[in-house]
Amino acid sequence: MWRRVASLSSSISSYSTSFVAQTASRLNTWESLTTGIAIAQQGKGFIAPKEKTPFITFVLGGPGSGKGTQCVKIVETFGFTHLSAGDLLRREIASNSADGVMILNTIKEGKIVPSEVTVRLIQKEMESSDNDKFIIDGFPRTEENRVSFERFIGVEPNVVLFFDCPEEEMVKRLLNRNQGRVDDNLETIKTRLQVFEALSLPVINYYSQRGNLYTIRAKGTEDEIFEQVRPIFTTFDVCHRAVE
Ligand SMILES: Nc1ncnc2c1ncn2[C@@H]1O[C@H](COP(=O)(O)OP(=O)(O)O)[C@@H](O)[C@H]1O
Ligand SMILES: O=c1ccn([C@@H]2O[C@H](COP(=O)(O)OP(=O)(O)O)[C@@H](O)[C@H]2O)c(=O)[nH]1
Ligand SMILES: [Mg+2]
Repeated sequence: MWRRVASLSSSISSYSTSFVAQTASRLNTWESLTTGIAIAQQGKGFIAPKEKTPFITFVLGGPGSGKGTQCVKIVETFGFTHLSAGDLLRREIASNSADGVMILNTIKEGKIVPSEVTVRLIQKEMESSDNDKFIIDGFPRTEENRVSFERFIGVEPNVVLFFDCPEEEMVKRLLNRNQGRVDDNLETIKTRLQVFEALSLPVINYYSQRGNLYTIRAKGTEDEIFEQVRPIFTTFDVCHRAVE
């Protein structure tokens, strides 16, 4: 298989996402994906293949359900690398990248950025990290996001957390968030809640059926909520490795 992939590389002069996607879906492993990227990038720098399949947690829940807040605690306690999809998209806007204006407009409207953009950003962060434990916050938000991640990255999440919070509590928190976000206003919040219900709940249902969904009652103090989260990770060996 290595030879087959390697022989393809001669016709690849630059990074090719479709090549990587095809390779990943054909071989369907993290190692093969990263090998594919390493080959695809020959002559443009080299990304060493990862040795292990990563441990992945997705963190889902409506806007304001406390995903980001709990991710900070999970990182401190269990040593994950936190990848917030929203933060990665906001970083693209701030860096004036080619997609920046489109991303800004999409976020302002409370809609969902095309999967290829978000998955590319997540993939880049995973590739450049030394860690093999990732907590991916606020993604996948749609079934299309989910399928795209599985195709490109070639792995499925080990754990999916769902922060289940009453709508009125989420709205109250968002209106008090005070981070100067373009989407924390009543009009955009309404759309975000509709998008969550129409597009994100099907993803949550999918993982519920797969059997790796953990639902957290997300109302209460931050510490009370974390006490529901903690035992989920203590059952996984990978989460016992010392956090330096
Ligand atoms: N358990 C909680 N009780 C009250 N406020 C909270 C709680 N958890 C988070 N918050 C606050 O609610 C707002 C939204 O939380 P955040 O973690 O950003 O949610 P999300 O990432 O799901 O949008 C923030 O201002 C945060 O400080
Ligand atoms: O995978 C993602 C994650 C976020 N967003 C956009 O970014 C916004 C903010 O996302 P974030 O996760 O930061 O919001 P939160 O739910 O934490 O309030 C969303 O409403 C979407 O418009 C997106 O399109 N795809
Ligand atoms: Mg957040």
